[in-house]
Amino acid sequence: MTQEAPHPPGNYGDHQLGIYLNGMFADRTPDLTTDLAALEDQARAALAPEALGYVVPSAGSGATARANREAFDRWRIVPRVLRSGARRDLSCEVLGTSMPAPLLIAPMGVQTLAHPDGELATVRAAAALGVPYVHSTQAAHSFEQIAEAGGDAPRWYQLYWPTDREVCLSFLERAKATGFSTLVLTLDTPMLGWRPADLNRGFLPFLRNVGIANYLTDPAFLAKLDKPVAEDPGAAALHWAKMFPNPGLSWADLPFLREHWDGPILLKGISAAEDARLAADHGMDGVVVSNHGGRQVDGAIGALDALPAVADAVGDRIAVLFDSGVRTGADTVKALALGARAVLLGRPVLYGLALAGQEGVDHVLRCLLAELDLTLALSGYVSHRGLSRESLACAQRSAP
Ligand SMILES: Cc1cc2nc3c(=O)[nH]c(=O)nc-3n(C[C@H](O)[C@H](O)[C@H](O)COP(=O)(O)O)c2cc1C
Ligand SMILES: O=C(O)C(=O)c1ccccc1
Repeated sequence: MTQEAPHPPGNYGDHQLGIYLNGMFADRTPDLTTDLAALEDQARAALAPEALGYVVPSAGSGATARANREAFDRWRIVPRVLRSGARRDLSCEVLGTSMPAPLLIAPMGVQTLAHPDGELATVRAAAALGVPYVHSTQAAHSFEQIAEAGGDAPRWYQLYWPTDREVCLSFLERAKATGFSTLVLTLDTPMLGWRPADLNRGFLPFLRNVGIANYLTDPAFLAKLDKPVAEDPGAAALHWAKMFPNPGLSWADLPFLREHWDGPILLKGISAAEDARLAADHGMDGVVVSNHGGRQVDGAIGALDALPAVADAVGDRIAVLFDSGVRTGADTVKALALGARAVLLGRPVLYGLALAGQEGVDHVLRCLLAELDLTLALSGYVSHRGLSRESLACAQRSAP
């Protein structure tokens, strides 16, 4: 996408004054908390038990999700002063996509679990701000529906590579035809991690035909079914269950993607510097350092702990993006300072969605952009481009 990213006339941080003025002159306070780290608590009450179990928890004992947060807590920002920061510019371009700030919406499937409008609400909120939306293969809405709702705004496509190559090719063709510019191949989920909250309920939305909209609208997928979906929905879901797990994928498969995708390709779910090097050696355009928000390997390295080594290994060759545990503007600053070109926002988007649909996602994005802008300004930066490891210090451990 080449369109200019929308940018406010002032700074994103001006949202803060708007909230105070609303409180003063209109006696209005925000419906949702502005403390994005606390949004999860508010959202818990809005989510049905099965949806809550799917969205909020992580794999196994939850150790990886905890490690994600602990990694952020080990870094502190070192603010600078007197550096003329009246006007900030957060805009940037990542692999040819212009964005108002180094922020994208992480690919997340089955968003109708959070709100009946699902991905349509998310993509509309993202499009209004120009924040790129990444469409999951496991979405509850199809490529075509997302394209219609998202209009000209930037959008990327996240591929779960099905074992059926015809379906894979058809997904790539449809994504191209509907204006998705960039491909994100997720590699940390060739099959589902061990997720006790879902297992205890015996709940997997896809087996109930929720979150397989891309498949159920796909000619190559439908051609493999013996009966129309309406006649035998269970068979369609089981057919999905057969082609989704793909643990046989290897580096040798990547040329196939290059052959069938014209735009940039990123590999998502990278934790090891050596895998990032292999990605660059295999001609990939970028990696997303991520552990899927702790939803896959229990006991994995915190994503932010993995970031510096990946940035050192390939940061000058390919784009390094980051997600897993980002909740606040300060988190974003830390990830950017440690070498990420941009961050992807995960669960907080779904919490906003659950609480207030499109408006809730808009709230989350505006708050994050404002907090990012203010954190940068208060730390002495007019742009995230000025950040480096020098911007941070390791937190001192308190004496035992
Ligand atoms: C409910 C849910 C569904 C997700 N679905 C996908 C998906 O379909 N594809 C994908 O690559 N990542 C998926 N993810 C992972 C996110 O892209 C991202 O890596 C993760 O949410 C980041 O962690 P955080 O939510 O703790 O910030 C999903 C995450 C959640 C919470
Ligand atoms: O829930 C997820 O994190 C996810 O990405 C996924 C995708 C397909 C099947 C199961 C889980």
